[in-house]
Amino acid sequence: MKFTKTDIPGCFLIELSAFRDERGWFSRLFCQDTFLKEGIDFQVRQINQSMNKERHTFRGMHMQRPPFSEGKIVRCVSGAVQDFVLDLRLGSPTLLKTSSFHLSENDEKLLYIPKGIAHGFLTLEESSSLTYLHDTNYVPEAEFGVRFDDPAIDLILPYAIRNISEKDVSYPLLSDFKGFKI
Ligand SMILES: Cc1cn([C@H]2C[C@H](O)[C@@H](COP(=O)(O)OP(=O)(O)O[C@H]3O[C@H](C)C(=O)[C@H](O)[C@H]3O)O2)c(=O)[nH]c1=O
Repeated sequence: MKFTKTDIPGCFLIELSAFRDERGWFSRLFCQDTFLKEGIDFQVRQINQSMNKERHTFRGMHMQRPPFSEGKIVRCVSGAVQDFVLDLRLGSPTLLKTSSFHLSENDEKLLYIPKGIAHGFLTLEESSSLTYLHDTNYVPEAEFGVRFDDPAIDLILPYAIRNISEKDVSYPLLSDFKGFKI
């Protein structure tokens, strides 16, 4: 596994090392010790999957408020997505900044998203699925969301959204948001 810093401190792209032969490939998707060696103590509490039928479906931007903030490891297991992270950490030099990554089933990459960072994605192909490892259990009361088009953030979509939940278009705007203490 090769960890590469991103422009959001604490968020890493991780390249997997696949074992290839004439049958195909085999790859380790997660290793607690390897993450620990990179200074990331990630203990899996929940694993989720998101399947999206159509291209240009948007989910996000989601996180859980403290004290239920969650770290996530995201892998695109089918299709392709433009993945987005949004820094909502109090005092972060990149507070309210977004970063974007192309993830696909063929690029053998993981994205590590630390606590205090909201996550979302726009599908680029039909039948695009993401698997998420979470280090915190789901707590409905702690859900927090940011609208993709909130003027307080700099999220730029490569394509217009064709499919989004009512919940994801209804979050209140972030006006005068100072960040969550993580
Ligand atoms: C996350 C979660 C959700 N749920 C329930 C809550 C809703 O009734 C239903 C769908 O949840 P939600 O609308 O939040 O699903 P997405 O819109 O795909 O949100 C997810 O995708 C974005 C991009 C993320 O990064 C979040 O981890 C995750 O919330 O599953 C559960 O029962 N357990 C869970 O762990």
